Amino acid sequence: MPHLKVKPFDSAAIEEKLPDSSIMTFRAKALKGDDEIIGVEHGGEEFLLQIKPDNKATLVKYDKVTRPLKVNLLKEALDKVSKELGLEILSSNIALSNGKPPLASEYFKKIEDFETIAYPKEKISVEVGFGSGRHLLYQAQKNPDTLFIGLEIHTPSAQQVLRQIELQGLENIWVVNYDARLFLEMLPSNKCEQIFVHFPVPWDKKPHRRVISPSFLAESMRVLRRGGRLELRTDSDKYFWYALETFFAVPKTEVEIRKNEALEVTSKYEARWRKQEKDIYDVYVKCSEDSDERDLRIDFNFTSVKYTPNLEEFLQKKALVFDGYFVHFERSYKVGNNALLVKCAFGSFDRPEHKYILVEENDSRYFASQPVKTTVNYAAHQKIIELLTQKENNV
Ligand SMILES: C[S@@+](CC[C@H](N)C(=O)[O-])C[C@H]1O[C@@H](n2cnc3c(N)ncnc32)[C@H](O)[C@@H]1O
Repeated sequence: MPHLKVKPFDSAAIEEKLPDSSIMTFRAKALKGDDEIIGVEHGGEEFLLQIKPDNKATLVKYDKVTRPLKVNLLKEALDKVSKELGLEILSSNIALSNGKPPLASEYFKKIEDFETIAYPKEKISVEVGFGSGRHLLYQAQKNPDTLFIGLEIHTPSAQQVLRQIELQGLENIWVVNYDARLFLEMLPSNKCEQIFVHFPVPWDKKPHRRVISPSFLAESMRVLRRGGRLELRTDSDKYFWYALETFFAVPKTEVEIRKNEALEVTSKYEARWRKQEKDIYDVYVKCSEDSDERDLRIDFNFTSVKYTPNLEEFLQKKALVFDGYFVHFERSYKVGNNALLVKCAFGSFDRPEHKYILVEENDSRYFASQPVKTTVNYAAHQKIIELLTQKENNV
């Protein structure tokens, strides 16, 4: 990832250059330690650059949390900042490339896109953990009237399937590189035909990481239309029994079970288990009721949060765990005399959100973009407001 190694320099120069800079918007100094952050605005995007001083060389690099998708924007920003500050470069990897960013495709969707997305088809189906994508691609070819949303946390698999979508000229697949357990919440109610969960990782030793859970089942039933199905296919008898127990714990669930049923397409994993003559189980859960629309009144503003000096001490505490979520103010930076930039992790234990919060005297906001609109993030956001305002008021 883009970075520069430069000769150690006096960072007071950043403050001096700020008023005339074409790119730098603020300087933030760590409350503890000697690292700093530069706020930049470039190519229509706001993001941060980090400065890590050392005796021999100072590292100027991108910031993971605010990194824009286009790597070239980062490289240009590093180049401009180094020129404006007159930095002496010792080594660099910011030569501009012409290549496409790895996930750039009209069929790649970010989770936040789903806050306002328009669905191009009436029918939608979802596949969780598509892996090599054989089943997803097959289904999309066979059902051109249905939009298939493929969820996969493994980025190389997502990239590989995006390439296949283009090679095969398919127009009815969206790929989302995100945890399925949190993603379903972004979908409207009563919309999906099928949710495929084929050969999920069994996580025998860490069952809390399994895709199937009571909350996943509840969300699946909300997003499925009446008559739609959640379809689990697994080679693990432990997972099969665990899933059955989860499904039967809910009254009125309609469950159908099959053993060693041949599907029209065999995935890479399935082929391996078949060779080993393992049993393969299908469990279908049918949605038999309409669900209410989800509540979209999620607002991530910070109107009551304002900078006060006693916040500085409070923010250096450890992670705080609450019922179903956590809040951790990881690192804080002073911006001028009366503002703070706070790096914060919060939300779900499985897929935490990482954001900066810019706390100013008259205004506070997430920098540079808001969290994803999930209920767990919203619960954590409300707790963050409570914590920050308590400290302002010196409670
Ligand atoms: C055992 S592989 C099965 C792949 C494919 N379904 C098949 O049958 O060949 C499980 C896949 O699920 C993905 N995965 C695991 N947990 C996930 C989650 N919470 N959300 C989305 N994908 C997940 C993994 O990255 C992996 O590619």
